[in-house]
Amino acid sequence: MSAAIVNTIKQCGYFNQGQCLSCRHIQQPLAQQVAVKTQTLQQLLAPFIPANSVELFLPPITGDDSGFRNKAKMVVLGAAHEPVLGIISPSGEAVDLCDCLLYPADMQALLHRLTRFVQQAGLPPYRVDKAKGELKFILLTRSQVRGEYLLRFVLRSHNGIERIERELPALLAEYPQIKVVSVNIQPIHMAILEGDEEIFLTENTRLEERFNHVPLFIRPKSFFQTNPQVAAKLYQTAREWVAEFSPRSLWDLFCGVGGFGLHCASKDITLTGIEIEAEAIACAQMSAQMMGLENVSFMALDSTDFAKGKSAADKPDLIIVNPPRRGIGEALCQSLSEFAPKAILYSSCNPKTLAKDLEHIQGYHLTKVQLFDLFPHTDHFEVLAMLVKD
Ligand SMILES: C[S@@+](CC[C@H](N)C(=O)[O-])C[C@H]1O[C@@H](n2cnc3c(N)ncnc32)[C@H](O)[C@@H]1O
Ligand code: SF4
Repeated sequence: MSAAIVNTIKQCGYFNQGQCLSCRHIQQPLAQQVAVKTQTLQQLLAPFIPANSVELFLPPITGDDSGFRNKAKMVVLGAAHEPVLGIISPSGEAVDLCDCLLYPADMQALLHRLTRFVQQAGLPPYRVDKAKGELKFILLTRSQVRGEYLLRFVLRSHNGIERIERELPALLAEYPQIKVVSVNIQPIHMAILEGDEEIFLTENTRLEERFNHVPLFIRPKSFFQTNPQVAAKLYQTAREWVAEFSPRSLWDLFCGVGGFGLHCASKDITLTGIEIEAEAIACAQMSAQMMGLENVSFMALDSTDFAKGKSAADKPDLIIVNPPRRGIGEALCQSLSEFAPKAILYSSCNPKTLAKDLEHIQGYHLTKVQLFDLFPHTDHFEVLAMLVKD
């Protein structure tokens, strides 16, 4: 890696030198990036917006342009005596990204310490070209509430575990804020990030986070928002929009660890959360327990299957959906249209699939749309859209 890298957020040296191109728009001011995103969103949703109703688009919500990211996915490169945590550049060189300014300063410092950890442990980085070595990735997640960490080592086999265990006490003594450490075994010679087997090296298995006083938990394999500052505003907005309908019953589909549902829940609301990943459901259940919520049921199921198994008599007052990039799909759109709740709150990370789904949700109209800039410097963003029964 070149020594003289100018690393300010508007001048990311890695980007300028073509070493990391992840932030395509980093050279544009954030306000300009958001203006372009807003235009894209308005164009995609134009078919669903009645004439003269642009006021339906509320002002976009933005956050910091650096230090906002809580998760680092580092490829481990180089050699055991000289490891590099980062990425392979487009030209094929190993690039150390410990100083990437998307991470808070304390996280950057810990990434440097982890580079030394790998060296001291003598863990050979996995070489994709030779199918040799042990350590594939280091995954680090930070909680904003207390600046604590979940640290994961992705290994090819069990061989490296002993070396990690040998060095771990010194690391944990120096960094008591590392609360959860695990090893994931990914034996397949492919660029997939993680395997099925997770071995915890600490007693703690989940990291506590807190958004707007709502306790949430981060587990190795459960989805968690990567921009806590803007995600907290997203959940808070959802809470306010939902409250306007005073629902007595609520479904949170694709609920993950429960962020939306738990923000909107109260002792008087019956909440049902549905999510495919069992570990995320266990986290949501723990949060509900901590909040003293009793009328809550979180289940590990496919959202479309869950909805298909329900009759119109079971319909809740309001349904929240927050699907992956592919959207909710035609079958679920049809079920939602048939249930006909008072309102549907759709949080989407892909406005193209949102627009497609809106074509298939019958009997509803948009009343509010807001853009949340969860992914600065990229083309991506989150949209919160409120649909009300005609
Ligand atoms: C964009 S994330 C949203 C998670 C959560 N709502 C939040 O705020 O963090 C989408 C979630 O949908 C889950 N998921 C994917 N396919 C699913 C399916 N068919 N049924 C239910 N959940 C699914 C994923 O595991 C992931 O947790
Ligand atoms: S991810 Fe980090 S290093 Fe890469 S372009 Fe963005 S700011 Fe620069």
